Amino acid sequence: MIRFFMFLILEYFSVQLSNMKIFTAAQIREADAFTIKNEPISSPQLMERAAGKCAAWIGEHYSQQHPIYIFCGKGNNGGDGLVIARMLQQQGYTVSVGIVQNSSKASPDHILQLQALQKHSPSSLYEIGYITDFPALPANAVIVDAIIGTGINKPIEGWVAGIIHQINDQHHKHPIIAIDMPSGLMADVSSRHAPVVQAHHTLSFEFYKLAFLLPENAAFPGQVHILPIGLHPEYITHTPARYHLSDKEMMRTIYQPRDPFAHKGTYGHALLIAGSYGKMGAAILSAKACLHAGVGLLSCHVPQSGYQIMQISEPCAMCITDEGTDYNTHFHSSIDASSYKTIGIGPGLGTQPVTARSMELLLEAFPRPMVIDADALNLLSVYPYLLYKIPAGSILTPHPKEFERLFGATTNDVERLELLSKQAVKLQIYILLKGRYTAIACPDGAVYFNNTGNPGMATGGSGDVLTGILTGLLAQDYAPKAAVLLGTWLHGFAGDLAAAHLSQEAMTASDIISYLGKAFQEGL
Ligand SMILES: NC(=O)C1=CN([C@@H]2O[C@H](COP(=O)(O)OP(=O)(O)OC[C@H]3O[C@@H](n4cnc5c(N)ncnc54)[C@H](OP(=O)(O)O)[C@@H]3O)[C@@H](O)[C@H]2O)[C@@H](O)CC1
Ligand SMILES: Nc1ncnc2c1ncn2[C@@H]1O[C@H](COP(=O)(O)OP(=O)(O)O)[C@@H](O)[C@H]1O
Ligand SMILES: [K+]
Repeated sequence: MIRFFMFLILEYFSVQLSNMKIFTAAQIREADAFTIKNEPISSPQLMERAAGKCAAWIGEHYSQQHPIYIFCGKGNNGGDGLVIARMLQQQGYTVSVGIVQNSSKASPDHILQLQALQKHSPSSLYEIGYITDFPALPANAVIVDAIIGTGINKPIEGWVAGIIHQINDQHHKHPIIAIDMPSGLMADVSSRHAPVVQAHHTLSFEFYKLAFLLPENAAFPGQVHILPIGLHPEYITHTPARYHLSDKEMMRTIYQPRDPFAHKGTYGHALLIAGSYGKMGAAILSAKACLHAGVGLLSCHVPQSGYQIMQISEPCAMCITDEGTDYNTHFHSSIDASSYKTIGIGPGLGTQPVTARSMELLLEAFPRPMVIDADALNLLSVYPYLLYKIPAGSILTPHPKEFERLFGATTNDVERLELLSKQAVKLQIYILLKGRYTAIACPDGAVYFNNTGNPGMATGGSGDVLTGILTGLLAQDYAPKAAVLLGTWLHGFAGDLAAAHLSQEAMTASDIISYLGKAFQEGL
């Protein structure tokens, strides 16, 4: 009984703590101000609370044997650094605090905290006004970067950039812990080519920042630890966000357990159009993934040379052969819109012009959301007018190269996200841009980042598995948004389980399918 109540309490807090919205720097400032006004709490108290979380984290990870070198800017990020310094000194750490003169005026909270530290331990403080002021660090020093946080207003330049480079020169010698943001990183705009601290850990307050999720920023935040600081829940609940991070709690609300009275018709009949000579593996991976995602019935449309391969590899799938020997060229003729709940098309398909023609006829004949991947996407880039024939609510799953072929090049990742979202709205479809944090753009303009998966999945066939899972979920009557969020999450989670048991190196795309069952059991 006690365990049950403990479980309920933990569930309650995990739901409370799970915060999917990714706010902009401006919204974070509003959340800060709203909390100060409505909790109510004073600004210095909120800073004590936030910095206290960081000091506790540092205390848990580094002993008093480590001298702590904190670099503070003149704003509130620097104010946090000053509070952390005071708290760690009180716990017996040797702390050295360099005040980086990055602005002519200090924020009121910075001034307050500087006075408190001057009273407490003036000898630990020194000013940094030029590159040569950077201190020599003892062997086991830990660096804390509190120069600039979400208040950055332009890329860092001049000698302050020199300080950032000096911190980065220590990357292989000392742990670097960034407070809230690695200094120099801008939360919502591209920081490409700007000097940014390359942290090992970022202790960020309350929310993920968009910048942490962009591939172009991979070198900067290190491991991100989100520290809840009690920003007002009313602001968080009622303020709309464009970007979101998907999480387990969200998946649990999406997942539909199977009906005890179900029969195979209940969970839909999917058609998979995939495979060509030499690429039947892609079709088989998709077919297996679709079946393991719970589809009721699966038919695979394959070229003649793929018939035996498919039948022998996957007895649970039915098989339709194309007129083409090595390529699918006439799959539109096997489309009877009433027979299939959904269609998955693309893995290993090939890009023959005759395949494109069949795809055009298919798009004209089939009215419901489908999954479009791989070579089917490449066909869309060669014949872009086909984009306008895609049924509303369909799911496109490009990797970055396929995305560029489809919609053009961009100069940075923020621009690419804008383009992703714009195209999803324009075409009224879901576009899933694959990567470490796969970005899922919805027809209403919202973008969800997926947080599961690992570099073990950077191996041929992983994307084919995703296509199969998404097709399987659509067939089971999950709405497209539910299917795309749940399918992407399950795919990554199964990949994480595979990596945990087999290693990232040894796992293959087939292993993602093998762990899909465990992902349903342990994840949902
Ligand atoms: N959110 C929350 O709830 C809470 C937030 N808290 C903390 O507050 C932080 C935000 O503080 P903030 O708004 O004072 O801004 P911050 O990051 O210190 O930067 C401003 C300073 O940097 C300077 N500066 C800017 N750009 C520059 C450049 N390119 N190159 C050089 N300098 C540049 C700018 O100078 P200026 O340009 O104005 O002369 C100014 O001095 C946040 O990240 C978190 O740590 C917690 O304490 C409590 C709860
Ligand atoms: N480093 C990574 N972290 C998380 N997921 C990854 C990583 N690398 C690859 N993946 C996932 O693996 C899949 C690879 O898809 P794709 O590039 O289409 O592979 P393929 O064409 O070989 O099937 C995507 O879903 C992607 O999100
Ligand atoms: K910082």
